[in-house]
Amino acid sequence: MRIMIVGAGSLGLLFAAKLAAYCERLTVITRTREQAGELAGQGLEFNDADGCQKLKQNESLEFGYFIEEEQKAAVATNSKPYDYIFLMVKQPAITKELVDYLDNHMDERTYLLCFQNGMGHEEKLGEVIDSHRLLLAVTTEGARRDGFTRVSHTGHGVTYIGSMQHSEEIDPSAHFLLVELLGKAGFQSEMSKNMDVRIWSKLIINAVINPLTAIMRVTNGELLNTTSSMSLMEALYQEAYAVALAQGVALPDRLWESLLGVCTATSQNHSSMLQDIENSRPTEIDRINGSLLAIANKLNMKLPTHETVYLLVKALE
Ligand SMILES: NC(=O)C1=CN([C@@H]2O[C@H](COP(=O)(O)OP(=O)(O)OC[C@H]3O[C@@H](n4cnc5c(N)ncnc54)[C@H](OP(=O)(O)O)[C@@H]3O)[C@@H](O)[C@H]2O)C=CC1
Ligand SMILES: CC(C)(CO)C(=O)C(=O)O
Repeated sequence: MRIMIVGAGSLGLLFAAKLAAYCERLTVITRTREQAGELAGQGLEFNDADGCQKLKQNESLEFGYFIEEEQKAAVATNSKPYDYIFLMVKQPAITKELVDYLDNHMDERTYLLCFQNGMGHEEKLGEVIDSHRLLLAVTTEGARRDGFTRVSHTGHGVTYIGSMQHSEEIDPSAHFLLVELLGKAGFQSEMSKNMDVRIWSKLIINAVINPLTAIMRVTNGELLNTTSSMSLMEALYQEAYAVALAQGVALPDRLWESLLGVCTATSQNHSSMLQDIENSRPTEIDRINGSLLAIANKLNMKLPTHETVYLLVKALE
């Protein structure tokens, strides 16, 4: 299979490191020449519970870049199109220029798989990309990038893949090979016909874990250590759950237990929002807690705890 990964951050490098051995061609696209150069020169270092591994650029693994400001891109030319492009950037990075770049690398058999926390990605992408070629993914895998070329797998999770608006049109068998490939690489993955439920479930999990870890500067696991942080988690959870119910979303029965399970499975992880704060980058708070607040506002619902954490993260940004 031929895959392009756009975004060489925590998740992008994790998937690149684990998929490389199983792809006919894997291209990783960074945002800077420097990172692509270091990856090509030094290789990609991957750490997990089994130890450390280094992947060198070779005929099936290559590193390129797309510099939006200069409209400059470099990737080895190759006549065969990609089967999948994995979009692994944060939501604010999905600009018109990036979407055009993605579109230019797709033909009629390429699917774009957008990994997301929060909401609103498919609207931005759908303006250019044909909705039948657009797949969404949510994952509870945990990853942390250290420097340009090193990534650690900080927690195992599940990855769900499907489409938002056209779920009934998605033929899961069409993506059997992708699910099989992800499985071989060590990612538990499933096609889902209920992506709205998956996206809402993940949204709620992120709307609880991410702002609290970013504000308190703790790992996901440390949230479980005190009754005060557990009370905050519960308050955020209850408020978000009420919004989903009011929207008519049939959330899974044991979502609270799943949320606690994510904290345990990724206990050493710095959430993506904490990583953003630590690196002085804009966070995805607008797409996560901000999305919930916007929906609640339309429904005349008040979410005082979400409002507070939203403002605190904005202040930290
Ligand atoms: N980290 C985690 O454990 C998890 C993350 N997620 C979600 O996955 C997505 C990716 O998250 P994560 O990997 O943590 O984010 P990171 O910020 O670590 O990585 C995003 C990467 O995208 C790069 N990028 C930004 N713009 C462009 C562009 N125009 N072209 C190419 N690359 C670009 C950034 O480059 P640069 O570094 O140069 O700024 C960065 O390396 C997010 O939606 C996140 O919410 C979901 C589950 C877990
Ligand atoms: C699953 C979790 C909470 C892992 O840290 C995540 O999605 C994130 O960090 O954004």
